Amino acid sequence: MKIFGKKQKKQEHSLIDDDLSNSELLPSHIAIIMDGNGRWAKKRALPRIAGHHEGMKTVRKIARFADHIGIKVLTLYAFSTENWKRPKSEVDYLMGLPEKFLNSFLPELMERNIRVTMMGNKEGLPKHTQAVLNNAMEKTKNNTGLILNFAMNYGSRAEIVQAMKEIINEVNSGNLAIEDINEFKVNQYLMTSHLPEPDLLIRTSGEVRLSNFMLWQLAYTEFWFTDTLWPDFNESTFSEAITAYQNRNRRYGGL
Ligand SMILES: CCc1cc(N2CCCCCC2)n2ncc(-c3ccc(F)cc3)c2n1
Repeated sequence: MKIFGKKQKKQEHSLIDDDLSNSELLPSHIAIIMDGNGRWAKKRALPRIAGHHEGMKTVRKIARFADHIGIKVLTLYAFSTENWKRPKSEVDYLMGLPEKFLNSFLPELMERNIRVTMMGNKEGLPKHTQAVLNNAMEKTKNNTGLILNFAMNYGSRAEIVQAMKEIINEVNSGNLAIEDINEFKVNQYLMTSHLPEPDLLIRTSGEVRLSNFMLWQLAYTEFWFTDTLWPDFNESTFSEAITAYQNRNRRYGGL
């Protein structure tokens, strides 16, 4: 397993060659569009929900690894506003995954000082899903380690429209002057106001599109695409993406 850059724990020896280990930092914020779960199941003649369950195990694996190597924020696109169009049985299963994940993993998240946050329209989720999310976010809110940020019932265009409405209301109520509206001010009204912008976006399963994900926030982000299906994604694939990011940054450093 490759160990990265300057930020790995002191006791670990860097296993990557010198010109990388000294030159580029780890990406602070990595965002992942976790695609390919249905295809993974279909290849094995399993029901689609088997792919989602396996994908949840990959979330746990990658969260542990991201925590281990010192990533600051990991944003995971778990459910888009378009996903409501899927069969009810599949949506019902998906809405049960946060509980499955947190019931078994919340104690470890606490031990690892990991903070759980979410972005999206929480009110549109089933009450039982909201309850487990609220509990996990409350229990972990003072943790200062990795931020595990789940995008659920999230759509970027809806997020931007909502921000515009709130900014217009502030201007109309005299709390905000037009000349004070700039990119920094817009950031404050987005669901990611508590996060730095992503340094690296990963999308699995060979799809090469953004699917209405963080359209504003990804303006300066490095994109890395892989044919690997999300359930097959592992520490090695994750390391490959980070090394690709570090190589790009090295070249952009004007060498
Ligand atoms: C709400 C849909 C959904 C789908 C899903 N999949 C299915 C599709 C993508 C692949 C990963 C597995 N996961 N995996 C973890 C969560 C999760 C969400 C919030 C939280 F606080 C803890 C865990 C999750 N949520």
